[in-house]
Amino acid sequence: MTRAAVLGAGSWGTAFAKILADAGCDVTVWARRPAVAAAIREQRTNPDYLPALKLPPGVTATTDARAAIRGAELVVLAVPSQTLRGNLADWSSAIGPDATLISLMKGIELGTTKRMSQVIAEAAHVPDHRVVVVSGPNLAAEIAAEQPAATVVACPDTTRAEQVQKAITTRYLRPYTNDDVIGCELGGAVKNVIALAYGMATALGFGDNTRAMVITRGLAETARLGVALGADPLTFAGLAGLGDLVGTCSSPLSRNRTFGEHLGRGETIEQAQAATRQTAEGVKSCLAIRDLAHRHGVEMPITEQVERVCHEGLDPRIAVGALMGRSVKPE
Ligand SMILES: NC(=O)C1=CN([C@@H]2O[C@H](COP(=O)(O)OP(=O)(O)OC[C@H]3O[C@@H](n4cnc5c(N)ncnc54)[C@H](O)[C@@H]3O)[C@@H](O)[C@H]2O)C=CC1
Ligand SMILES: O=C(CO)COP(=O)(O)O
Repeated sequence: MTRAAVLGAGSWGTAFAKILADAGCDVTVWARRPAVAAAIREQRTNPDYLPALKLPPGVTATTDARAAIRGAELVVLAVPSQTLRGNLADWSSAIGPDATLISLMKGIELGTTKRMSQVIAEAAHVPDHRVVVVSGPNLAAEIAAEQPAATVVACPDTTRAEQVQKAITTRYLRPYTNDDVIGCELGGAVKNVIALAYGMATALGFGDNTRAMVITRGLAETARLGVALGADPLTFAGLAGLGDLVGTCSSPLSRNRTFGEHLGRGETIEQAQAATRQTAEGVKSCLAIRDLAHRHGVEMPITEQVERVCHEGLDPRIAVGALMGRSVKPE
């Protein structure tokens, strides 16, 4: 039986532990808080994040990350993007020499502007081909309820991607492999920023024309950046691109969209943070994505305005004016 460690007991880490166990793995979840580890172990629930989920018997939990990692063939990383490097500094020496590291995170690191698989390879001292990215339209609560979904398993090493694909195939999750790691990771990180814009547009009372514009032009700027970084443009038409963007923007379950709605109602970033609490990756990653775009000479007007609303206190209505007032151009 494959042994897996899931590091992070938030929404996605917990739902992913269920997937792995349902697919036949023996899973240990690392939770920061003893109460969460105890609830998973003793009641098979994680009441703070997914109260309706009853975890299968193949899942246990601990607060000792290194004990969870030791002997695991699959090491799944499900912590906030901006804490990942620090977490790996504590954990990496416990990772086995041939373990596969799986990234669930959808963010870009502040300061370095690195993708999560790059941070993992660096901080855990492993080659790129041992890092597998899982990304797609995968709202944790829907997966936990076993609603049919699909995802992408991306890795430069096809054999390793296929191993992970097999380890997470269940009757409710259909994973596809892909070797375009850059495209899959950018699709996941940038859609969070576009979902913030979508949430703002929704709260400002705009209808479906506006929202379709945000999704479509959001995808255009995601693909522009992706291609500049070496991604395959077709990836952005797939599950990790358009799929995740549409899924996240359309869903009231999305933390990024919800965060954007708070900002669109005129709340400050602190008020929005206090109201939402869980990780809305786009709020921090928009800074790194904007920096990446500047460095590569790529125009990302929606990202630019989201960054100004989140970090410079710009009124979202002024941001709309700035976007609509840009010079006209060919599609
Ligand atoms: N929730 C979802 O539906 C999905 C989330 N993701 C991505 O998965 C990643 C994790 O997100 P969620 O599980 O949803 O977040 P979450 O907010 O539900 O949970 C985050 C977890 O990280 C822990 N944490 C917070 N600060 C930490 C630190 N300094 N060190 C270590 N652990 C810390 C929290 O205790 C919590 O267990 C994000 O990058 C997100 O974009 C991807 C697909 C679906
Ligand atoms: O990535 C997700 C779904 O694929 C979850 O989106 P949020 O982080 O906005 O909730």
